[in-house]
Order: sequence, then structure tokens, then C-alpha cells
Amino acid sequence: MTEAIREALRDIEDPIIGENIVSAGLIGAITVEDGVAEIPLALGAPHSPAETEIADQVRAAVREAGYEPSLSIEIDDQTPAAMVDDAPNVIAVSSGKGGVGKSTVAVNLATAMAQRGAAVGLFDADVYGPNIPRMLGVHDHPGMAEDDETIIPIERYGMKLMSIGFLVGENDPVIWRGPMVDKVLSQLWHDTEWGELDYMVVDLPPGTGDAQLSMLQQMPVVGSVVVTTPQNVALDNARKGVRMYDDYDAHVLGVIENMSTFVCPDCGSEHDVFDVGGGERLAEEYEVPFLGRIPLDPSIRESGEDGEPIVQRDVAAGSAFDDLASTVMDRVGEVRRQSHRLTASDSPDTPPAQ
Ligand SMILES: Nc1ncnc2c1ncn2[C@@H]1O[C@H](COP(=O)(O)OP(=O)(O)OP(=O)(O)O)[C@@H](O)[C@H]1O
Repeated sequence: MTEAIREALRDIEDPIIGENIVSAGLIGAITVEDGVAEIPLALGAPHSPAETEIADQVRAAVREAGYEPSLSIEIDDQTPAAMVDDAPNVIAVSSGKGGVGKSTVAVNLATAMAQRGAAVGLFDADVYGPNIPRMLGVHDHPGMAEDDETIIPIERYGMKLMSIGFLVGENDPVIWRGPMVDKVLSQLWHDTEWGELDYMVVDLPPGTGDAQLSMLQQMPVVGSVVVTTPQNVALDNARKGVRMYDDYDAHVLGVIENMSTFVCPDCGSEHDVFDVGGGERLAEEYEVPFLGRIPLDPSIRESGEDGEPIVQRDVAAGSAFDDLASTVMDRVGEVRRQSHRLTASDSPDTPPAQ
């Protein structure tokens, strides 16, 4: 009877990988007891649209076959998220140069993921301009746990936040040398009581030098997003941003074009202030996905100043970030399922012995 269920599941296609979930190796050994079918599923991006859809379809197919579904997540991939039990999917947000909206993207990406029901952490590693606390309206400092050894992160908009800004102050010049920064960041990361998280969004300092690379190496990053504006200068820097990951074993999840088309708040007409499409061309050049475009919209800056992420507000710029978050979550899932599929390809698509 498990074979009948497995056969029924062959009709379900992974919407991103484009293959049926059985031959893609996403279904483990099915067991049935008292009318309940236990289905181990290799999914890696909780609350992502594609994986939610796959799980819903699996439940429906199992019911159709006459059993009560009980799904469990069992993924055996080679990404850092799989190396440690309960490790989150760490997503690094980077940019080739400063001021392109990297922190704005990190804040709204994390908030949108939390709004979609995921358990999210936001780690502000931007030593040179830790402005995430301000963007989230945080004025207090994190406290210590009772054991005096761990730090309790600040909670805002349903996510847990830790910032290097709690140590250095937003306007203090950073005088630490590289190794010291690495040490402090690593301690802040490890000493924080994050609890169980699905995703951790990391706001890296702008640039593509050794400092960024060595930070990346300390964090178990599943993939990174590169934020750019459409102008050429930023794009030249963004190129370095994409290339930085060539030497580092993390996937580039894709490129985000920020400050794209300007929508006039008075008349609603659209203006291409910069050369729109640069982000897409960059993604094409490096054969990485283009994740989306965020408009140049004064309400994004205002919301940053008000300490409330724009994605919290029911406006067009907010939905652009929500769309972006769902694309990024789907990309994380794609990277993890593809990695699982390659790992599982040693064992061909044959049902395990019952
Ligand atoms: N799409 C947008 N439309 C309008 N303003 C934006 C947009 N994105 C970011 N901004 C504004 O641009 C400024 C720079 O953004 P942000 O601080 O996110 O950039 P950054 O790349 O993180 O900079 P830094 O180099 O300081 O790390 C902020 O005032 C922010 O509110």
C-alpha cells in the first residue's frame, strides 16, 4: 500500500525544480499504521510558497488515496543549514557599495518572512553603519539571561534582532581591526539566545573586501543576495559583490535591484530615474537569478525613519518587498532541495524495501 501512495505522489511536480517529487528524491520511506501514512518530505524552506504548495498537495493526494497524512521533514542536503541540528537558513544581504539600500532590504525581507509565519532572526553585522536598530525603532539594549552568560535578543515585528550597533553606537567611528571585529561578531552571534529559527537574515557591511569575506566564512550561510541600484557605478561594484562569492562556498541566491522606477506620489506616473534593468543584466551576466525590483519610493525612506518597516504598511512598495521575500524563500528551498536531490541521486528512484 505504501507503493500506491508513492505512485500517487508521482503526479505532484516540484514547481521550482520542475520534476515530480518522487523522482526528485524528495519523498523518503513511507510507512502506514492504523490508516495514518507517515511521509518524510525533503523540504528546507519553511513557509516558502513552493514548499507550502508541495506539502498541501501531498496531504491532498494521501487523503485521496484513503489515508490520513502525517508529514515530517527529513532533508539530507549539503548546505550549512543541514550541518547542525535546528540551524536556521542563513541569508547574507550584501552590496558592492554603501547606500544602495542593503539595510532597508534586510529589514523588510526579514519582516516579510516573519509575517508569513516563519521564525526569523535579523543579525546586523554592518560594523560601519549599524542602522537596523533605528530602522526598527529600537531604543533599548538587549538584556542578559539569568545565567549572565547569554544575551536575550530584542524582539520586533515578530523577529529576533541583534546588532553590532548595541556595542558600537550608530555614529561611533569603528576603530577595531578586522580580526577584532570578527571576534566580536562571532561572540555576539554565538552568545545570543536565538531559540529555534527558520531563517536568519544577516546585514553585512557594504563592500567586497577581506572583512566581508571573513565574516561570511564565520557564518553558516546558505545563500546570499546582492543588492544593487540600477546605475552603472553601483553595478561595477555589484559585479565585485557577485564575484566575491566565487571564492566562497555559498550560493548566490540572486540579485535585487533597489531604487528602480520612481512612482510619482502625486500623479502615479512612473519615471525611470536611473537606467532600469541593470540588476537584471547583472544577473544574466553572472547566470544567477534576478530576484526582483524595489521602486524608488519616498515612503520607503520615511518608514525607515519612523522605525516601521514599509512591508508592515498596506502600500505598493510594501507588497514589492513581500513578493521579494517569497521569491527569496523559494530560492532557499530550491538550493536545499537541489542539494538534497544530488545527495540522494546515489540512491536511485526505487521505493525502499518495506
Ligand atoms: N527603494 C527606496 N526608495 C527610497 N529610499 C530608499 C530606498 N531604499 C533605501 N532608501 C533610503 O536610502 C538610504 C540608504 O538606505 P540603507 O541604509 O538601507 O542603505 P545601505 O546600503 O544599507 O547603506 P549603508 O552603506 O549605510 O549600509 C536610507 O535613507 C533609506 O531609507
